[in-house]
Amino acid sequence: MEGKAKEEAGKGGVIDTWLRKHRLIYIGATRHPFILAIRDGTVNYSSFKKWLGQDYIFVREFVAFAASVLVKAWKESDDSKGDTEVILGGMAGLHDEIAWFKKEASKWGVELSETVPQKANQVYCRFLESLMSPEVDYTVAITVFWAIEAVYQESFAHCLEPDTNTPPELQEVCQRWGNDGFGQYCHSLKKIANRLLEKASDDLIMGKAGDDVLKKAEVELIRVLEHEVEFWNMSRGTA
Ligand SMILES: Cc1ncc(CNC=O)c(N)n1
Repeated sequence: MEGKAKEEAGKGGVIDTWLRKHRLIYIGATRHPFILAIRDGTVNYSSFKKWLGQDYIFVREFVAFAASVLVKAWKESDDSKGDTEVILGGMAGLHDEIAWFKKEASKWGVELSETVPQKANQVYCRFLESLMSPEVDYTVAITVFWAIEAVYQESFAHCLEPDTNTPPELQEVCQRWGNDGFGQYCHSLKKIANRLLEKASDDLIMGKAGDDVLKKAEVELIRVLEHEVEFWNMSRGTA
């Protein structure tokens, strides 16, 4: 297992190995019927508005999670690689995003103060909260952080590809996560995660701790993908 993780790391990193291994669930999260409906212009606007209100609640929770990852980066790495700047940049983006959600909600007539978190959202938020604990390793937390951002990046970029029928009024929403800058940022997060996962894999070979971290990061990555599928399902009103 350790030898394999290491060997695969040479071919694009631990994350890509895991994405190949868990391909079906990854496709499930990034090519969900909700996203495909935006992409082909058949999206139901009541679903979209439901998603908007629910995602605002999620993003507020995600800010707290991002802050916890920032603290771990500051504590656990020497930061000569500049991890904290990448995370701080992500947090600055979240600041804009919250303002954007408020603007978008008023545009669509969604009353954010009256929006109550639905079951799938609550469950996802509790999951994030469990990962904010100081006990959770930085490697695990940054892997989760990357996965959450990457699902939105992949999903919404898919709606902006040529020859799609994404409605003009949803283009801006898709741009929010589908733009190149956000793609670059996700790539930076992925590089950090791969570096730390490879280090955990090396530690394992050297007989130091590392196995738990690798296993936990993989398990939590799959959980993120499952929560994302449930979140989309909830938005479509099928959960
Ligand atoms: C449910 C969910 N997953 C990922 C994101 C993207 N990260 C921050 O915006 C999001 N907004 N909502």
